[in-house]
Amino acid sequence: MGSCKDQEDKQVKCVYVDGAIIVGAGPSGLAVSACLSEQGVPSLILEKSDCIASLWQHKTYDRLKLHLPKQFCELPLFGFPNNFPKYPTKQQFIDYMESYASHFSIHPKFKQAVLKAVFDHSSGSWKVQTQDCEYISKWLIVATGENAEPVKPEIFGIDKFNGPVVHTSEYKSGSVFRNQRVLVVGCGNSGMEVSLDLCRNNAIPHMVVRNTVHVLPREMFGFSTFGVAMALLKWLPLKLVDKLLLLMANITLGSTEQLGLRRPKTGPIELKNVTGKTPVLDVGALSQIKSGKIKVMENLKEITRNGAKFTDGQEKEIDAIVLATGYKSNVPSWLQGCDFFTKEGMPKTPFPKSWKGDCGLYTVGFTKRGLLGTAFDADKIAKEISDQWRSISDCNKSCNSHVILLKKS
Ligand SMILES: Cc1cc2nc3c(=O)[nH]c(=O)nc-3n(C[C@H](O)[C@H](O)[C@H](O)COP(=O)(O)OP(=O)(O)OC[C@H]3O[C@@H](n4cnc5c(N)ncnc54)[C@H](O)[C@@H]3O)c2cc1C
Ligand SMILES: NC(=O)C1=CN([C@@H]2O[C@H](COP(=O)(O)OP(=O)(O)OC[C@H]3O[C@@H](n4cnc5c(N)ncnc54)[C@H](OP(=O)(O)O)[C@@H]3O)[C@@H](O)[C@H]2O)C=CC1
Ligand SMILES: O=C(O)C(=O)Cc1c[nH]c2ccccc12
Repeated sequence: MGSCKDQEDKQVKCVYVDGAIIVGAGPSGLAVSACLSEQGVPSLILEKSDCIASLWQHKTYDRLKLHLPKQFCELPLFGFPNNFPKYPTKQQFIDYMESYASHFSIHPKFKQAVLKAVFDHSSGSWKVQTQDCEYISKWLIVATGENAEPVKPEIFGIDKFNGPVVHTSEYKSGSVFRNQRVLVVGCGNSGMEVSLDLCRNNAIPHMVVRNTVHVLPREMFGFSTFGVAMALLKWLPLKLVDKLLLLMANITLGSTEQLGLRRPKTGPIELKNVTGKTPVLDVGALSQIKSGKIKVMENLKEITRNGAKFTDGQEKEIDAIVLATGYKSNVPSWLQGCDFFTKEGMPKTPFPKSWKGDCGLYTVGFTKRGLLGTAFDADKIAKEISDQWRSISDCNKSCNSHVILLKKS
């Protein structure tokens, strides 16, 4: 059991959690908490923000919709309402998360940023430090996500730029960029969708494409591309499925090469499985590229006071920059003394074995497979912890509360 005698003076209080500690109240944290609860195992979620699904509530743009059909974005045990459309909006997804949390009576502790977590071998428990409390438990479930921090690459000259520079996690709507020339750095789903949103608000996006990229239609002949891929994968080998997807993409979208969007040699699903790089599922950006409203630019050479220089020698005046350069995990900044994660904060063993570490450490939502991966992890973790839970002493289970205050301030 956890003990508080070695606490530092600044420590305010110390709490023993009889059950699992989950770090992060995004879809992954909620899903694993629900699955544990279904198995009769209590848990406590520590969330640094002030709400559930903070990525969705605070760090996404207004026009965002799920780009996979809802049946592929459902959390375990409690699905989307029937009246939701095939591709729910961001607000509908948030509403679903809220009702999911209330259905399972999940009450995260908000404004608890986990600053440090370490396994204490002498007590056989995890010590999890937030800004004002230490939490102790046998099980630590990491649910802080693959998108915990924005990636903001160093771009030569960007500090001299006169206009605003925002990351897509801060971008809400193109309405503030009306009639402005906006440099969008990056051409993943965020870069494409922000460029489209800028177009729809009469801004002039210039999108930097430094590498190859797979663009697929969101739907093929009325069926979601993702659904088609999943169905074909049940019968056909991956490489053949990729060939068929690319064939159908060429029929529906035409060749993307002439538009400056070269395709990788590896097929879209194989690339997603191997590297995690998500294919762009087109929701309209491609036709704006074809019509010249979104301008595709080569890689950046440098940013100047009021413009950008590109590797092909072009120069453009620009008014604002949107960094659509992706996200990264933050696990290495707080999880200590454990070699389960790479220095990039991803599990060293990939899906489907990424959910389980040593000494009661688990991870949910680090599969590079979106919410489907989350559902898989949550189910596995809950089954395993509940087996352990059932085999430990009845003393634990007879307590009225699963959160026990060991030391006050
Ligand atoms: C714009 C966008 C659209 C997406 N659309 C889809 C989609 O349509 N379908 C799909 O399957 N996937 C999609 N994804 C992938 C996305 O990662 C998942 O949808 C989902 O949000 C992942 O859930 P998560 O709980 O693992 O991570 P997150 O949603 O990022 O939640 C992690 C939580 O942990 C908290 N946290 C982080 N660090 C700490 C700490 N140190 N202490 C305490 N709390 C902490 C965060 O505040 C956050 O609330 C999208 C991602 C983005 C960025
Ligand atoms: N509607 C939806 O459901 C949406 C889903 N998402 C999801 O969110 C996740 C994150 O997507 P996203 O934010 O697009 O991030 P990604 O990591 O997918 O894409 C980042 C992009 O930025 C480029 N980039 C990075 N650094 C630089 C640089 N220094 N110079 C030029 N280009 C650079 C990358 O190029 P390179 O490939 O060369 O590294 C890549 O094109 C994905 O899983 C995505 O599917 C995002 C938006 C909408
Ligand atoms: O939207 C995302 O980021 C996802 O990761 C969802 C997803 C999982 N597997 C995929 C394969 C192709 C396109 C999107 C996804």
